[in-house]
Amino acid sequence: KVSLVHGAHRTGRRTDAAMARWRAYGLGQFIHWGLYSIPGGEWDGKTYNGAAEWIRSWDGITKSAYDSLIYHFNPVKFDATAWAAAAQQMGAKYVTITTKHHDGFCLWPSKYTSYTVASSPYKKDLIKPLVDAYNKAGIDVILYFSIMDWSNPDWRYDIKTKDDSIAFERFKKFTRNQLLELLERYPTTKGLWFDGTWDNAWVKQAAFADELETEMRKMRPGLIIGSRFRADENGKRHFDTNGQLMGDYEQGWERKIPNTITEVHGNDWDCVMTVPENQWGYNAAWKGHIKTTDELLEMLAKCVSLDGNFVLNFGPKGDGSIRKEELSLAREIGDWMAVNQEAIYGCEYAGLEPQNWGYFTKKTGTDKIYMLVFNVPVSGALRVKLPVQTSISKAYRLGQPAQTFVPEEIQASESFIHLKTTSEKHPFVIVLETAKKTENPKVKYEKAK
Ligand SMILES: COc1ccc([C@@H]2N[C@@H](C)[C@@H](O)[C@H]2O)cc1
Repeated sequence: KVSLVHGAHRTGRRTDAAMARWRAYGLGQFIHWGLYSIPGGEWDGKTYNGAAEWIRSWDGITKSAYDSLIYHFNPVKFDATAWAAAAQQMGAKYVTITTKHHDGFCLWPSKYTSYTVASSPYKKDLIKPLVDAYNKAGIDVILYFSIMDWSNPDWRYDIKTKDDSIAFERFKKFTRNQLLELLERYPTTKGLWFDGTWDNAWVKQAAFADELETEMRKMRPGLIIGSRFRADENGKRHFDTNGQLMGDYEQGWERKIPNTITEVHGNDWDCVMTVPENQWGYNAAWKGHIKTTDELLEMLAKCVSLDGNFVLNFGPKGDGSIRKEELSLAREIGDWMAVNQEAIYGCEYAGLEPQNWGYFTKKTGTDKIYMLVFNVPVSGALRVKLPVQTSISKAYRLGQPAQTFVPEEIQASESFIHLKTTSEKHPFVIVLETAKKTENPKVKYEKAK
């Protein structure tokens, strides 16, 4: 262990109520929306292959042409209530919304730059109606904020000269001002999801970022900040020089999911996932592998089974409407959650040996185990290995309690659940009520003598 001033300030998980609420979410929605949503990955009739929200950085597009998109941003179809209703039906317990992506366009009328919705034909704040509508639908809001800001002339990728450091000092003040402004304007928001923090100039700001994080936490007790915000004084990101997690949860699982519990090191974490292979902002082409509802449900189940939250991304169009493919995915996920949400919300890693048929989750604070079945074996026999001295007192299909199962014990703490049919078309859940085997009463009586 080396002594660090700006490393992790807490080891192990947060134990407060605000973090327990975050830990219980299970399913979240990500929204990437901004000027990049207008071109949707196309420019002058050409389709580009990169992620649509990065179009400003691609060759063949002049920066000034992109920046002029601000004069065309007028999302007349934007309906915060409808967005929140779709998220609520899907079963999302929180939403992470882009307040400012790398291009620097602010969806709120920031006082610290003119590159905001206030300078667009739309004029009005977009974040407040979203926060209000989602909160009204019982959904918490986390604000996505990109430190990297291509619109700000003081932004630097690295600090090489005196001029660089003078400019970057201005940039740091600007960044702090915007973050405090967001916390002041949207007091019900639960956290900040930082991005654009990998370049050297920011990585060198360990002391500044550490102080800013402390200041924001003081301003908003319970505030949740992930591991991507700041580096330690040795430039170490996500995990400090001593291997301790920075921030409150690991933010590294972007478009990927851990395979084993050891990979999560006992930390909280979220996985943020795109529906296409790699498109966050609206992408008109919608090409390549588009994940199906069952694939997305399996990702959700896998994340929760390994102590994480699954955050599915939506990319609304420049006009404020949500594309029909995303709405139908949300609807189908919601239909599944309506029956099976008990196996997702407030659930955690069950501590059982993984099996090929799917994933175990456990209701936090109980001995209730859920079997989320995605891969029905041709045998129809689902193997379950419980901790020693644990037995299954009841087994039934979630949503159909009359459909019970009598486990076949094949050896101590190992059973088969025999499915009645192997022709299920969609994922389903079996609930296992388990109990610790009490000692044999005879033995107890003898002891009493
Ligand atoms: C250098 O590679 C990337 C990849 C994705 C990102 C951004 N993070 C995601 C959450 C999206 O916002 C994507 O634009 C940034 C840099």
